[in-house]
Amino acid sequence: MKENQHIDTKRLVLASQSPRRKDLLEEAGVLIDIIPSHADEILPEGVDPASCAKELARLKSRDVAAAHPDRWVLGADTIVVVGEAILGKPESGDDARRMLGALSGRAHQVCTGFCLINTSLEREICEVVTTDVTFKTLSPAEINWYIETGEPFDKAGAYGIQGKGASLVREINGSYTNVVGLPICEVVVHLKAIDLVEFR
Ligand SMILES: Cc1cn([C@H]2C[C@H](O)[C@@H](COP(=O)(O)OP(=O)(O)OP(=O)(O)O)O2)c(=O)[nH]c1=O
Repeated sequence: MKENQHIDTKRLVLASQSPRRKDLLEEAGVLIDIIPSHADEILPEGVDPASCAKELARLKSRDVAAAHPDRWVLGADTIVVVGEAILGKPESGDDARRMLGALSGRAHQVCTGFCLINTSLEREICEVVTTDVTFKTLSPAEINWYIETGEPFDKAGAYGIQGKGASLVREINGSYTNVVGLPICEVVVHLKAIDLVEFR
């Protein structure tokens, strides 16, 4: 039992159902156990978009950390910000059409908040990273084609830069993995400091 506990402390709990976050962490050599959060993702009021992403990440991480006080838990949240609007995941095809229309031919920001929590150690490390992305101008036919691929539906802003959505993106400035859902460079700096990355 003691031996298992030792192994557990070397494994990160990922409080996320996102396959992208899992892949990014595993490729970086992080051992993970996946325990998705069921916290309600309600945007906090009166705070800027970047802080929203950080607070939602904190909410997800705390939700799972409460049940696993002896483990390091990582939660994350990605939002797309265009003008004054914050875009989460589309609820329908029409919602995806509205979001892609708003992004067409414009620059926007992708903010990913992440939060590492260890309840027993009373430690909480939360950050947010922002990436600038510019879309080409999309025709109605292109928007329809992209919605029909099904790709928009589990992604903030209704697109995935790592998939067919790559052809919609004209320019990116900042962390690519941040757009995909987790700024792996920044996260690994912290994971290394708490001894949760192998071979480094
Ligand atoms: C902009 C963009 C977002 N996304 C994804 C990353 C996130 O998984 C998702 C935003 O939703 P999130 O609420 O951040 O995450 P999630 O619901 O997928 O998972 P969980 O809450 O369990 O952690 O959008 C891409 O995969 N590619 C992109 O280019």
